Amino acid sequence: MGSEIRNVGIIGAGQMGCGIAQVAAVAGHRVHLYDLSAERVEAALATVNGNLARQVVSGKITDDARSAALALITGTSDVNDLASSDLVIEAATEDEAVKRKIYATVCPILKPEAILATNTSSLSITRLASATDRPERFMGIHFMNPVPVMKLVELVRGIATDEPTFVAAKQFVSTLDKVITVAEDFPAFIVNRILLPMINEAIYTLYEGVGSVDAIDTAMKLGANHPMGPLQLADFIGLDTCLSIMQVLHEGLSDSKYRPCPLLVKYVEAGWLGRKSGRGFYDYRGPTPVPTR
Ligand SMILES: CC(=O)CC(=O)SCCNC(=O)CCNC(=O)[C@H](O)C(C)(C)COP(=O)(O)OP(=O)(O)OC[C@H]1O[C@@H](n2cnc3c(N)ncnc32)[C@H](O)[C@@H]1OP(=O)(O)O
Ligand SMILES: NC(=O)C1=CN([C@@H]2O[C@H](COP(=O)(O)OP(=O)(O)OC[C@H]3O[C@@H](n4cnc5c(N)ncnc54)[C@H](OP(=O)(O)O)[C@@H]3O)[C@@H](O)[C@H]2O)C=CC1
Repeated sequence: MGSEIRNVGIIGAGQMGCGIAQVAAVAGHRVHLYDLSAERVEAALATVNGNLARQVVSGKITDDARSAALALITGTSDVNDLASSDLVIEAATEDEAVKRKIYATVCPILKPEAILATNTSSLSITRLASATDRPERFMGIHFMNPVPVMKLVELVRGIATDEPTFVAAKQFVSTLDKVITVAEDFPAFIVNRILLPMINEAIYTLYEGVGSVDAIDTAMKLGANHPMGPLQLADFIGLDTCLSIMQVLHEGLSDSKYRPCPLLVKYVEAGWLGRKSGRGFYDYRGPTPVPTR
């Protein structure tokens, strides 16, 4: 069944949607990348183009492979263009209401046999599946950011996911040169169950004045060999996404140790969402990022 996945639809042309489109096209899949606004779609295609061009410069792919991949990606703001998809991966904002609304719109358009997957970082696959017309052909395919670089993909079955769907997802991911881990359907799965409390703790460390942004990130980069400091990583993921994941952990596991740091809440309320909005724990509007605390 996995070999039947040729046409891939992607919903949400943000940082994850772009990355998934890129790796799927490089692997030879036909991709439709959908978002609500034509401007967002255009910006996404420019991002993919830029990333592929960098990979040519660093010798990871040839220029012919870059052109071939680009030719396989069609950007669209018309959801009906997803009708030919064998697999649709929803990578829209980490908000259950948004995702439910998307499924209500997209399910009637899809082929009955099409698989619908979500790239959610934290939400219950079983609950999201119940908002679709195909819980047995619904599951989590969770890529890591940046998608073209990170090797891991977490696969998560909901209670209703059937075996052919799981096998097809595994085969699809294996075409992308990624490594799979399987996680059970618990809040935030494996990576974010471990990573996000660490990031949240770094924000508490800042909130309580234990260290500055620079001190905390330097400490974890040089003291624990992390490739990015936790506050830099929070900005990279997106502070709205980080907050949403902590809320899912807090509510889903009913344990106060997952309480989102009030400073994280404040940043999100201010619209300081990290790199994607130009400001978070760092200000990205100048030539180099400047700590905001
Ligand atoms: C929230 C969730 O649900 C789950 C998650 O994803 S959690 C987040 C998981 N991700 C991480 O933890 C990332 C941690 N950071 C890192 O691993 C590294 O800092 C990094 C790979 C992002 C960058 O590495 P670096 O060595 O500092 O930078 P750099 O040398 O510029 O980049 C290395 C490669 O990554 C590529 N890259 C960097 N950022 C990129 C991006 N945003 N998109 C695409 N490619 C990117 C670069 O082009 C470069 O590729 P080439 O070798 O082909 O030139
Ligand atoms: N950031 C990360 O590190 C990771 C994120 N994820 C998950 O991937 C998903 C996307 O995250 P990310 O790419 O970072 O988020 P972004 O904010 O970068 O992108 C989300 C995109 O979805 C669009 N969108 C919102 N509503 C709709 C809709 N109804 N129909 C179509 N598109 C819509 C947004 O448009 P607009 O901006 O106009 O609202 C935006 O373009 C989330 O579920 C997140 O948890 C998974 C792994 C890592």
